[in-house]
Amino acid sequence: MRLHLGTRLWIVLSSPSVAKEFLKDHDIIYATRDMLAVTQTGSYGRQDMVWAPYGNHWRMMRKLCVRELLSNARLDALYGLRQREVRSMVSRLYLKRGVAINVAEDVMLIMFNIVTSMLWGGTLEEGSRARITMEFRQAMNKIVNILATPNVSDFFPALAKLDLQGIDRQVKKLISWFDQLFEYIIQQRRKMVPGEGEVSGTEKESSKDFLQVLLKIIDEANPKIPFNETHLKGLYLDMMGAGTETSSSTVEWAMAELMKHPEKLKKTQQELDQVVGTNNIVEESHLPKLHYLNAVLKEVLRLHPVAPLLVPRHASETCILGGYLVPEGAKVMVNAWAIQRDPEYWEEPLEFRPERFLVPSSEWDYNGKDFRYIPFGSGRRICVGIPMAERMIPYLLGTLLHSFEWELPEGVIEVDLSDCFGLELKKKVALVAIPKPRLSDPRLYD
Ligand code: HEM
Repeated sequence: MRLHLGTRLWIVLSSPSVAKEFLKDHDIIYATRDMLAVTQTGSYGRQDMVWAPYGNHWRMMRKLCVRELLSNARLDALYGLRQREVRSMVSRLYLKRGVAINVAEDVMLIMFNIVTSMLWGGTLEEGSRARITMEFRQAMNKIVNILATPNVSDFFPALAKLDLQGIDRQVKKLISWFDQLFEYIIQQRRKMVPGEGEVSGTEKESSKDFLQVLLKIIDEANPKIPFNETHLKGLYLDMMGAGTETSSSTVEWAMAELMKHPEKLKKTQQELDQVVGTNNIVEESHLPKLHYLNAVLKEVLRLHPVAPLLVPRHASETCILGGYLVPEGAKVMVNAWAIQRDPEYWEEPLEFRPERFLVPSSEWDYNGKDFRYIPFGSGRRICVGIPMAERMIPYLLGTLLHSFEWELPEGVIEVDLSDCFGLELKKKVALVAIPKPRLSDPRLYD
């Protein structure tokens, strides 16, 4: 599909074969993201990773993430932080038992706590941590709302300097707030003595939170890794922006689909009871054995990919895609949402059927090699957070379903699954549900 919006040409690709040409065969031509007017300001002038143009800086950031922050060893070592946050969520929900809660809000809060605890670990004292997390979340919400607002500057780039809607001014104000917060956190971390605030209280290399790892890299000043504090701040904005809303929205969709399909919910809980037991709590070590739960998440990401058009890319040169000429400068998107619902490739595509993913595990994964299923994108700019998402999301969802039964509030007959389609795929109506403890020993909720 080709659209002329303002002075720009937008192209939407909706078939696996053209997606393959775009994301694999001509990957380098499209490896730079298409900028929105606000993302220049909101990314420290593209010194982050998500918005960095394809090139040496992006490669350095990506390598740092893959090797230092999101490696299996680092993520395993930081399990204690995730576990602490998930346990405290269970205790909070236990106190709210029998009361209707907005699932997305609670899940978003816990995702925030999980991600910030990995970003800066025990750098902040308990009191200021809660306050800062709340303020951080409000500021991120404002950014998300701004990103969702159509901006004249994106359709008529020549008008961008005028900032007719004042959007750029609002983003500048928010970024200056984030900047001060990051400065404060960095200062606090630098004041701490070695070992203080670490997960295990030891100085073991792999148990360092991301801030310790990155400050060490800055201080070592290795000319081959020209990483500085501005890059660190950009990366932190990326991780908060790309890692929290995506993950919490997926958990909310999963809860909604399962409540809409009680027989699938029962199956998920039966598996949890078998693998985890009813006198125990979910741990990340259980995840590889929870095949049905993992299939549920794959099916949720098929039907409700949080980035339905992935993240738009920029055509760095003129190229042929699917037999059509795509001129240099076009904005190109892949409609993953449509591909993942296409009856040509999926049997009964609109049905919620996790069973379709219970085929031998090698056939379906999140690595974007099969272009019929690309919820995390594909190619060199595929989501770098997959290892983190694969740990956090099933751990959180599994815990919510194993520790609690969920009921709809009185008067609500069924779960509403309608969505708002945009660069982000959100639930139109927030899921409100009542948690009821399902484990017999109340000490499991402490
Ligand atoms: C359900 C969870 C998630 C989904 C569905 C998701 C989806 C995506 C998608 C579609 C892209 C664009 C890929 C492309 O252009 O081909 C992306 C990029 C990215 N994601 Fe995720 N993501 C998730 C979780 C996370 C998490 C937990 C993190 C945090 C570490 C993260 C960090 C990033 C970053 C930094 C990029 C940019 C990578 C680059 O430009 O090289 N994401 N994600």
